[in-house]
Amino acid sequence: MIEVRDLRVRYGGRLVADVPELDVGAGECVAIVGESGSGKSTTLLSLLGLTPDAEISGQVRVCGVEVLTASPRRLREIRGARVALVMQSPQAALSPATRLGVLMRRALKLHGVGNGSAKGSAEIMAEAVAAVMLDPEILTRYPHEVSGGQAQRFALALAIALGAEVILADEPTSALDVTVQAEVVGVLRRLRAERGLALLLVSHDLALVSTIADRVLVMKDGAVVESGPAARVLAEPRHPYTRELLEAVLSVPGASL
Ligand SMILES: Nc1ncnc2c1ncn2[C@@H]1O[C@H](COP(=O)(O)OP(=O)(O)OP(=O)(O)O)[C@@H](O)[C@H]1O
Repeated sequence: MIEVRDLRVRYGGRLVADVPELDVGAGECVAIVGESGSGKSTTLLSLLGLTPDAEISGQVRVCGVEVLTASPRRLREIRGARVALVMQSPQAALSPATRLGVLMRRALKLHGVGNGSAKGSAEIMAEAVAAVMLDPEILTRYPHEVSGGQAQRFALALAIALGAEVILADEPTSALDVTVQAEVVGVLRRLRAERGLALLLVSHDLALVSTIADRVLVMKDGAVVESGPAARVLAEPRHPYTRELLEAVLSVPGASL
């Protein structure tokens, strides 16, 4: 679903992301970890061609589309529908005066999902909301009437309704409290296992990463300093920077991975 080779992203001549290889297949989860400013979000956004001010080179193929050379029309085929971008605080991106159900119906129409029929759309919406374990009543609410966790699950429901094959999630649980984080992670795991979604997760939360990722890329100052199976990287980190990241987590009283 995602194949990246020799991706280099520069802003004003400064190399901010250098990713030799990144692959995410259907049903897989890969996490990018690293401190603030290490190039994680830039890497994620470049997969949808969303780094307009950057100089960018390499090969980025997402759902069969060569992103770096694709026409705007080809990019629109993957943005929003086949590839969903889930950010830290989805509420900010939701139109405040529009009920969630109306918002979802409009998105379906915009992307030509549900054949434009009210019945088709209603069925798709009901199924998507159930897939993320939300009560259908949520569709009658306005964005400010739902909690952060519900808003994040709604964002995932929207992705499901639009037929997403890939989810790019940038710190999807950082704005949530711990119990709600667990719910969102539970939903992500289900979507991946039951629907074969490919999941690329950007996170500084190594505890989250250890519960969901198959593979991990560790970034520092734009470079990938270590990558490999999550279990190996987290249990036997080879790079001193990965060890530092892990030690920072484990030094918090009561923390474990
Ligand atoms: N549009 C832009 N113009 C110029 N520089 C940018 C732009 N976007 C990002 N950068 C720079 O690129 C570097 C990497 O930023 P990026 O947001 O990818 O890091 P990150 O690892 O995701 O950090 P965080 O966890 O804080 O989001 C930073 O130095 C940032 O200042």
